[in-house]
Amino acid sequence: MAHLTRWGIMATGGIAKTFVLDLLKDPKTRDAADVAHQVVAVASSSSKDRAAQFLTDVGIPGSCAAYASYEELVADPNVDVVYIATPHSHHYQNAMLALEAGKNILCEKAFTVNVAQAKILCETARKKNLFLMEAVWTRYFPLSIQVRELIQQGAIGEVFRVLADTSFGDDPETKWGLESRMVNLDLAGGCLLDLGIYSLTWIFQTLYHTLPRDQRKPPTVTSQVTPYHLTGSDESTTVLLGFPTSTPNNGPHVKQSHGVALTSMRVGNDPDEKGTSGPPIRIQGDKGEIQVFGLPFQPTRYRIIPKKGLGEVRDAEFSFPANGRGMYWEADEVARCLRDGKLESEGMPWEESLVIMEVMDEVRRQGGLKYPESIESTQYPLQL
Ligand SMILES: NC(=O)C1=CN([C@@H]2O[C@H](COP(=O)(O)OP(=O)(O)OC[C@H]3O[C@@H](n4cnc5c(N)ncnc54)[C@H](OP(=O)(O)O)[C@@H]3O)[C@@H](O)[C@H]2O)C=CC1
Ligand SMILES: O=C1OC[C@@H](O)[C@H](O)[C@H]1O
Repeated sequence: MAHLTRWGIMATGGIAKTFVLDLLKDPKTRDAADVAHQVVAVASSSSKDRAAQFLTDVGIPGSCAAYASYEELVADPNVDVVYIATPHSHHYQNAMLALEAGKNILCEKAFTVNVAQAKILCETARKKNLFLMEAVWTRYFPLSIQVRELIQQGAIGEVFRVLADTSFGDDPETKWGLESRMVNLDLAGGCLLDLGIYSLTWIFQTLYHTLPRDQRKPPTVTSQVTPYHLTGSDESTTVLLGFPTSTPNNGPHVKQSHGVALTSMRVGNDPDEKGTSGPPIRIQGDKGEIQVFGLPFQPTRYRIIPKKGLGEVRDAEFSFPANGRGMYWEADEVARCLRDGKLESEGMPWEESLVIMEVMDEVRRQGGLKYPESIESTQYPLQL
């Protein structure tokens, strides 16, 4: 029988809507007959009307509570897991609220504002025996899983370099102005936490996650940050990561893999939106290369190019069952983890979320990018 997971949705913004629409798709359409999802409660911090409007807009079938506060949501005994879909600045406070109320959590990326906050969330979840996962949905795409398996099988040999670019070439002044969560420092806006995390995801899931756990080593970090002149958040950030490859037989021959993570709101990785400028992700090994196409957070195709003489070029194309967005795959993972009594997901383990947050902290330190103390704080609840 399918294991039922009852979801509570915290916030009613853009991604909450997209996520719920995916939750409502029949899991059988994606061969996931072992899980079932139900949305049992939605909360808006703005008003009960807004929560009720969300239910209508999304078309949630059956009975679903509409709450005017996040406190009411986390107190609802019918909720198995809370999906946190608030701006980055609020994840820590919102997740602590849910954990303190005894709720499991799927929390949108970026996990928190800094690693100190993320560590406390993981410690609290462990202490309270609750499930916690950063919602890096791309990791659960069948495409991502296949790419990781290909690397582990040695399809392109040893991987020495990964280039990943998640950039939208918009005019930020016109598109985001001053207040939007994308650029607002008070909401921990900026391209690093919002988009750059996907470039880091590609680097980590290929150069780090593919290794046995005891061989995963944090990278060295070098970076450049360009501030957005209207708010001081980052509009373009480039990160160079150096991963030691620690095979015991290396001897004196020191090897390193390089990850280049690019992100920008002003120059795009696909300016004409037709893929003319090539793949946003290139994973390069000593026996060939894997290229990934489409949006870096929602890829649709990969191409494997063996080194000359080692085989033929092969393409693999992926679809989104039931016309979904692809967020249901991470939701299915949450359901299976809850069913199996796990506190964390193998695809996005706490330790890896923490190392990635550490990298982003270091990039911000090097670039002088600070958020207001009130949102960097680990104090809970925050005394404002
Ligand atoms: N996985 C993905 O593909 C995507 C993930 N995201 C992530 O999801 C999160 C939310 O992004 P998105 O949905 O685009 O943001 P929106 O601005 O569309 O929605 C955020 C919601 O958070 C709630 N909220 C609570 N406090 C505040 C506050 N002080 N200011 C603004 N909103 C507040 C509001 O809901 P209410 O009033 O109902 O409480 C608001 O509607 C971010 O972490 C972002 O990185 C975003 C887009 C895509
Ligand atoms: O996670 C995201 O993916 C899609 C982007 O458009 C959005 O800004 C970001 O939050």
